[in-house]
Amino acid sequence: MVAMQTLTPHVYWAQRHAELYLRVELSDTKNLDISLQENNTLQFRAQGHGAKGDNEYEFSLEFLEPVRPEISHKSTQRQVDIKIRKQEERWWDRLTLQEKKPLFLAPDFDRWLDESDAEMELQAKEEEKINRISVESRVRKDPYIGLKRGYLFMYNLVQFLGFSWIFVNMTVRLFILGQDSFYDTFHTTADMMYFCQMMAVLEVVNPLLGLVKTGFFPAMIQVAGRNVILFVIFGCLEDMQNKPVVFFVFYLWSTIEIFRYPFYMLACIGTDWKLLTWLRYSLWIPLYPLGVLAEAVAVIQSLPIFDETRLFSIPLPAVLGNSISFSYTLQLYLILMFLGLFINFRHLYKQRKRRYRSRKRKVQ
Ligand SMILES: CCCCCCCCCCCCC/C=C/C(=O)SCCNC(=O)CCNC(=O)[C@H](O)C(C)(C)COP(=O)(O)OP(=O)(O)OC[C@H]1O[C@@H](n2cnc3c(N)ncnc32)[C@H](O)[C@@H]1OP(=O)(O)O
Repeated sequence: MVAMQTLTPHVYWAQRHAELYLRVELSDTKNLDISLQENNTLQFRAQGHGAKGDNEYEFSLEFLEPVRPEISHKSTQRQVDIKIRKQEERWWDRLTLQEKKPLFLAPDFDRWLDESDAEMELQAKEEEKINRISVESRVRKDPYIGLKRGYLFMYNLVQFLGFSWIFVNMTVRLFILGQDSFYDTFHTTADMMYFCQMMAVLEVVNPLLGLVKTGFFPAMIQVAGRNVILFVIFGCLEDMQNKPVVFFVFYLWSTIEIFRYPFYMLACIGTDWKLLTWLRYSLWIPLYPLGVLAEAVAVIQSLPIFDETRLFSIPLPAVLGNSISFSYTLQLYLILMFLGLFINFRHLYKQRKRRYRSRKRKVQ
């Protein structure tokens, strides 16, 4: 039997503010003995396969500054990884007390960071920890989160089904009847549109109750704006109900909603489909101005009807004349509509920018 000689393995090192990492190039190690001597020196001894074949290998390193006695290590088929905690968290100029670097020791470039990079890594870890804690505490603080998500999911599902029904109904009729379908859109779809728009009042209530992060004001403009058109202009004037403008208004409303509500449904279960998100945050760019234009046409077409029928006109004392036609209120409303368009267009533009900015940051 040949007696084994004692040799020194290749050792690679790197540090962070709080830790030291050593990688010992020895495979298939046996009889591993790693200890910290009283003079702050690491003693390593093991049998294994290193640069000089199967042998006993050993080395010792006296550290530059005190380290903690607990040493953790992990031996894999290829190497032994050792982790040592520094007594004080600070950056060391070198690893060993002796100034001249031992020949077997070299930097571990796989792990190597200079001081500023290590600080940034530390900062990123801190931020991640703070974020995790704040998310966990938010979740822990709200015992009704499941109930809220369930309610929002159901609300969005019902709206999605309602608007899909309207959209599909109108599309099928358009294919079968062509332009003739423009004239009876109201009679075939109004009930469902009434239902969806009445439900949409919850869209104003939800942000008030803190259930969604939507701004109250944009939601109010949206819901109130549509309800004026649906309930006042179309609902109260029979003469408006068979006009083609109803088709365009309903079609534009339902086109955006068949993408917006499924997007919210997925958000409720923490899922995100790229194409759907893109459609939710892009389709409004052409649809919103077109929708408001169609609504403006409806308002303008209704003015002579209100003048003629005197519906909702405000009675005046005999000396001032008969009454003020509701058409004057609607003319004022026309101005408000374009103001509302501007406010919501800006809001949706910001939401789009925020969504794509935060996604980009997550990818980096
Ligand atoms: C007398 C009355 C006077 C009133 C004056 C009114 C003047 C009116 C003029 C304007 C008329 C408008 C008429 C409308 C016409 C049309 O609709 S035309 C068709 C095209 N339309 C659109 O594209 C608009 C669609 N509508 C919307 O987008 C919204 O209603 C909105 C309020 C305008 C904007 O949505 P908002 O919720 O603020 O943005 P999001 O980014 O989607 O959501 C923010 C976060 O909240 C979460 N969330 C919101 N709702 C829900 C929900 N129901 N369920 C689950 N989650 C929800 C959402 O996921 C976002 O979360 P984060 O991603 O985590 O931020």
